Amino acid sequence: MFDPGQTMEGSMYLPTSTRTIPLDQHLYTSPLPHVANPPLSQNPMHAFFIPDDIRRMVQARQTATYARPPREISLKLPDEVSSYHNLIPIGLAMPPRSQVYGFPSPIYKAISSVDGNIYALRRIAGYKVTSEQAFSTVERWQRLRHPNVVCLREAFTTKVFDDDSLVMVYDYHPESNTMYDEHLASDMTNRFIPIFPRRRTGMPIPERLLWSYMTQIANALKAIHVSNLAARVLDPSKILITGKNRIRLNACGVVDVIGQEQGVSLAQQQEEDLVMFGMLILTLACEFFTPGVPLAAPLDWIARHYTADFKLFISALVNRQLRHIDEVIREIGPRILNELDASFRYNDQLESDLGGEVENGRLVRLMTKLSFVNERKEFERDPRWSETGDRYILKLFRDHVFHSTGTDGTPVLDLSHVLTCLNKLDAGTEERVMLVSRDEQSCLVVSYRELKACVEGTYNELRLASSIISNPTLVSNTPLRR
Ligand SMILES: Nc1ncnc2c1ncn2[C@@H]1O[C@H](COP(=O)(O)OP(=O)(O)OP(=O)(O)O)[C@@H](O)[C@H]1O
Repeated sequence: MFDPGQTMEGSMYLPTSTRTIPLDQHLYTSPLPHVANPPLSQNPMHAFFIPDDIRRMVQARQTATYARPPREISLKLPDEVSSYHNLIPIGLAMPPRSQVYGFPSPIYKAISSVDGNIYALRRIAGYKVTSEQAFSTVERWQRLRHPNVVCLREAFTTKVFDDDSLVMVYDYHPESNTMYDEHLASDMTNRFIPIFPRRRTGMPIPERLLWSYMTQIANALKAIHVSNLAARVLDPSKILITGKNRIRLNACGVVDVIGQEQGVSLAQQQEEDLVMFGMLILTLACEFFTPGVPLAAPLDWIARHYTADFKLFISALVNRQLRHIDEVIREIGPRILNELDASFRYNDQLESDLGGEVENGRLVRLMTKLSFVNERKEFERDPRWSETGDRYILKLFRDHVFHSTGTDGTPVLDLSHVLTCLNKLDAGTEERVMLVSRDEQSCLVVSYRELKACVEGTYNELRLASSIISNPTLVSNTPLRR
């Protein structure tokens, strides 16, 4: 217990002994209790490898990042736009006029020659910027880094598309979807042909999800307003869903460049943001709402399908009763804690999955060391180096782990056998293993501790030689990092 009478020196922590007990690493560490025993209401998931859904998500993002159209399709795009090359359209190469900007606004994935990263280039095709003043807010947008805002990197004009184009460069979020496509578009809907109304098929969006969106949008608006900016567009097509229930305001700053309004103060624009916020949620919550129609009927519909709190909040927004983002955040209040809970839980889960991958990473390092040694053609002018001494033992061990066969000669592909052997090797246990040569003429019984010493010794031999060749003055005695 903390004793206020004690001085700093008296309470300073000093280790009583420098001796540490080595980890028994031939076993996978079991998940920590707060993750391993969640209440039944939460989905318990821990597995040997990273969970399938996370792996699928990561792989889909990687695939989207490197995806290219087939070679035979000619994109007719410039080779280079400013410092960006390898442009690939996301969606239509030349979409119709955007309902938000009034100009076609294709998006391209492109690689930056400056840092080699991939960015999303939003082109406002056919728009001529007439004054430098139009870019006055760009710097402030560039400085805004927020988890619920797609970051603007730069903006410039160009004629390389054979027209006047404005290009705004944003962080690229692979496999993202717009809120419109996720919730409002249906197979029957074609938003570019106005005779089809915007309709969502299926069930109303659950209130819990809408509160989550509202919390994230309010969070983004707070950061935007504090930076002396205004979102100015809160359209479902300009909100990206970049992960599970994770949203980001997209295309920020475009309207500041192309839609400069005279005589509208920043405070008025920020107030307008709050009304647009209410309209956006109304659009998501009420199937038949379209901006411009009287609000009584949609609000009445919401009162029948959602809680009273929810209806009151939306109606306060659209009726301008909440005039400052801080008032909005105060109104959302406890719902923010729900969001925080969910976020912490997800974080715990990811950390637990990461723990499993750390274990797997340990084995990859071990297999890498083994592979450096096994079957090496020649070392120190000895063509039989990898076939003799400690290396021969490691060769037999490799065969024991990876090349064992059943009694009828069929290959044994048993992952748990591989993982068990490698983990025991990594831990250097006293357990003994019998290694038999392929021709069955020699047989060795060695402990994993001895095998581990063989791996470390031979690997260090190679490492030392490689560091001397690359830097003859360096003779490293640094111990192997695990
Ligand atoms: N920063 C980004 N990273 C990755 N993909 C993006 C990014 N911004 C937009 N996209 C993708 O580009 C596509 C088109 O986005 P856009 O904002 O033009 O929507 P839209 O529905 O075509 O709207 P509009 O009618 O204004 O053209 C969407 O599928 C969206 O997911």
